[in-house]
Amino acid sequence: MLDGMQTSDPLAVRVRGLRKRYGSARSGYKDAVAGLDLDVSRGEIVAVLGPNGAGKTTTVEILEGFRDRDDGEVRVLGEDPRQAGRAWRARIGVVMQDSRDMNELTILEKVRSTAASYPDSRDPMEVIAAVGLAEKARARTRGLSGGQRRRLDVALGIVGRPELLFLDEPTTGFDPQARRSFWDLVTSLRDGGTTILLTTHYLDEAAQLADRVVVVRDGVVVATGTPDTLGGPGARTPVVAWDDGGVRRTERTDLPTAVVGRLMAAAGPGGEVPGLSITRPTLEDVYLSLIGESSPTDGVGTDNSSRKAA
Ligand SMILES: Nc1ncnc2c1ncn2[C@@H]1O[C@H](COP(=O)(O)OP(=O)(O)OP(=O)(O)O)[C@@H](O)[C@H]1O
Repeated sequence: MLDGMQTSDPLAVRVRGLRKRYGSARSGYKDAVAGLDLDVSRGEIVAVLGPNGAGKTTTVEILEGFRDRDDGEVRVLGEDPRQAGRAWRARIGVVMQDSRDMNELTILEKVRSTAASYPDSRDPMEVIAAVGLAEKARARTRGLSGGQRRRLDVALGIVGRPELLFLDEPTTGFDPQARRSFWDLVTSLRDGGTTILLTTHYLDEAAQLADRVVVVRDGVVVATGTPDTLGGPGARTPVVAWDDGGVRRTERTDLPTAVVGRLMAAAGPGGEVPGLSITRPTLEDVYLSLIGESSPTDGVGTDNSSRKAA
């Protein structure tokens, strides 16, 4: 476990009514963030989900102090990032979407030089091993693959032993094995007391890692909950589906066995119910319905309804 620091303030991030507008009178305005509220408790992993352009990166960059805001209240580790100084910056870790410059330095040199700028940094070799780059520690950063650069970004983000870690789409370009070990690393950081705010487009990543999921659309939060409760009590109601003379029928029900029993009775002794399936909507299905996209198991009420077979 990689240990972090703890203080008594229960909220690591508090955002109220955040607004950010891009553009000009001549080119037109775009409300990238349009009145967003967000709380992140200490020791929590929160995943921010949302379609491209929803305002996730803009929000995260405001929280990191890299972007100014037009309106709203923001507290990150008790301070307003707009005014916070170097001591505050040393308490946060940042892994941005774009890799930092890669050059003639080796991984070890780069992680060591970053570590040197923090008052209580982690051991560089320990961090390099934790992101799975131990064998590459003496390789030049210039020659790294996309996934290896991303791992190095993560190493640079955590070497300062941050209390709060921002991860903006951290596993883009990772192979499946690297993603699994990254998830273990993030969980171990959280277990050591680090608070983590992560943006991702991978729903399995959010389901695996997040204590809480926040869905952003058009610059506002449209839903929040644990990965299992997002969307409210009815969102995970099972769906029974079957074929009925070339038409796909579906029924959303808390009593799927009863529906199947009815279908079996209608099919008669030994009869098959064509194309029978029972599915429980996944986090991805719930997410897609929250952002207004169709999902494989949505669009059905408690009564029978039909749609064409896919
Ligand atoms: N520097 C900028 N100047 C003008 N418009 C911008 C700028 N940065 C972002 N935008 C616009 O603001 C909106 C929100 O962008 P943002 O990058 O915050 O979204 P996102 O949710 O992070 O998207 P993605 O999932 O694609 O990373 C988009 O419409 C984007 O085009």
